[in-house]
Amino acid sequence: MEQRYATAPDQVPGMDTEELRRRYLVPGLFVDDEIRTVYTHHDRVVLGGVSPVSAPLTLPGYPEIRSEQFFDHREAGVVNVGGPGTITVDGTAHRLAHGACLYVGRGAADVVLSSDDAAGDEGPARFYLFSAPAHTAYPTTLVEPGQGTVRELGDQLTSNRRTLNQYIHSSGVQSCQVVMGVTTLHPGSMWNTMPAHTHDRRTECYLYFDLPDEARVVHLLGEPTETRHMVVANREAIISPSWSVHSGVGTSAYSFVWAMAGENQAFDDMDGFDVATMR
Ligand SMILES: O=C(O)C(=O)C[C@H](O)C(=O)CO
Ligand SMILES: [Zn+2]
Repeated sequence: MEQRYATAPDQVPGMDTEELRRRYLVPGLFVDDEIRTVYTHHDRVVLGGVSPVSAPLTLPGYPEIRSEQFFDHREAGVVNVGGPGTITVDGTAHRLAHGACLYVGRGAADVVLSSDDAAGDEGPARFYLFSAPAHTAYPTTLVEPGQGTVRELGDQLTSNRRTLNQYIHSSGVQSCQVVMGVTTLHPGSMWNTMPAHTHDRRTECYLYFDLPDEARVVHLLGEPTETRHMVVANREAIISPSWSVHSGVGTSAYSFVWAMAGENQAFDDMDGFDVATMR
């Protein structure tokens, strides 16, 4: 498990491109037949990529989280950003189509992830995991793609028309900390999360997906008055500390998994600001 220590906003202006990427970009999460994990000390979130191709993969415990099983004191939201797959939690199989989300509650002991047809047209499953510490056990629950609470945001005229699906949230699938969903840009719209915001109560991570191989998202980060950017490819994740803007513009339409953990689960508890004040 890779460790990423927490950073303060006043470190950002002194970072060059390489350091920004090393601290906040998470590339290479999806490698055939591997489980890759990154621990950020921002709100103690673990990001993971699970890519079962030739055989199912079992999520192990890790010394970095000092537990025998991964879910001994944690919960997670998992979104499948690949071909159809199945997550079997303590003997119960949950089938995840592309874009579906499974909440796995604290106490799950045996978690096995597999592709339904790795050689098929849709390819192997690619499971993206966002985990946070949990104080109690909520039921493991599946949400089908496009379900949950749906919000239509933005406008074609400002290139930010998008559909936001809230899957794990205070009025949907229950959790201790994790708030998670998927946002999909409409064709011709390129801007996500603009007007932008921060939320000093929660760390948020984005995983961009369904972005063509040759396309990129220019993702903004840093404090609103001192932003930087990173150029991000398909299936790369970004860690946004509570003080950081998280917004981006693509060279093509795309989707992204957004997920948060921290002080509260209030999705609309955002610190907004006028675009004109950004630097
Ligand atoms: O398109 C959007 O806007 C989003 O998806 C915003 C994220 O959900 C977010 O940043 C929530 O805090
Ligand atoms: Zn946000």
